[in-house]
Amino acid sequence: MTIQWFPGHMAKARRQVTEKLKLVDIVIELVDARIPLSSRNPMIEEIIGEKPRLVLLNKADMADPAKTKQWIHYFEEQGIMALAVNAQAGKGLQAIVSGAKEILKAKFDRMKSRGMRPRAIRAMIVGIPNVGKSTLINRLVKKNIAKTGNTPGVTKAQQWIKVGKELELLDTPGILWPKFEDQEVGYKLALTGAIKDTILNLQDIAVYALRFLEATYPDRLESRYGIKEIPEDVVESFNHIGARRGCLMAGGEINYDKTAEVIVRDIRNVQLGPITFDRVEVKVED
Ligand SMILES: Nc1nc2c(ncn2[C@@H]2O[C@H](COP(=O)(O)OP(=O)(O)OP(=O)(O)O)[C@@H](O)[C@H]2O)c(=O)[nH]1
Repeated sequence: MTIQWFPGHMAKARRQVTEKLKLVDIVIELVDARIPLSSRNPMIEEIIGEKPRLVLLNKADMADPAKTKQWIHYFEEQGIMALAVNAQAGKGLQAIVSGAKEILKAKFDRMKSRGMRPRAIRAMIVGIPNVGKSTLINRLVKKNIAKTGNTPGVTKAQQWIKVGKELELLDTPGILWPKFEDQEVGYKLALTGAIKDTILNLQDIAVYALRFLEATYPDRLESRYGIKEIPEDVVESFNHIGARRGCLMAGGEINYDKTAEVIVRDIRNVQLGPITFDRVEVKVED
């Protein structure tokens, strides 16, 4: 489901996350491994403040593995632990608990030294729509668990999900809005299914995709569509791909909307292989 974000929505989402933040030790921030920056909420730091955070690069199966490694490194350089996961297949989930424990070690050691009874780590999942929050929660439930119940003394209404003995999750994730601050981010969000096609022009999304592929994965462009380059006049590429894929109108001319749809669908269905759209910002040493 795609949410149309209005200022009122954003304020409400923010309020809800801020409220729940008080109940947890750590925030598990889900981002899309294909667009680790474009799928982040622009105000995440401001919203969660000093609360410890674990970043999960989800849908790692759809992202370029070499780029995922670089992205993990990118977060690490900022002092943020990041892990690659595939919530759908249940891959990489064990590391979530051990990662959270590592991040919170000092806090829990302190609690212990003050004689407090050991307890499970309390966490909440946040992320933009469609990033895989529900899938992850369901997976964690199936994999490890136990039961859903109230944790007394925290808040009665709040449902907690136990993940083994060491982790408890709030059952409803925090939904945050994506960045969407420029057109390129919009195209990336559309190509990864985070926003509806109808928000942007489908042909524009397809043109962006073709130019991106030409610059980044030219070999895949060739093996899927039989073209190496996207000429200045992109209509030529549409004619070629449209003809090849049978996107024709009744009169036999190329149907450009259909062609655009085929390209976008191919990318979303990983027909061109795993792709990472966000470029890792490499630090330049001076
Ligand atoms: N390939 C792949 N697909 C995934 C993965 N995780 C989730 N998905 C798919 O992504 C889509 C969205 O997942 P959800 O769990 O509904 O995402 P959400 O963040 O809860 O979405 P909202 O309810 O809109 O906020 C579903 O079709 C999932 O099957 C993953 O790791 N790999």
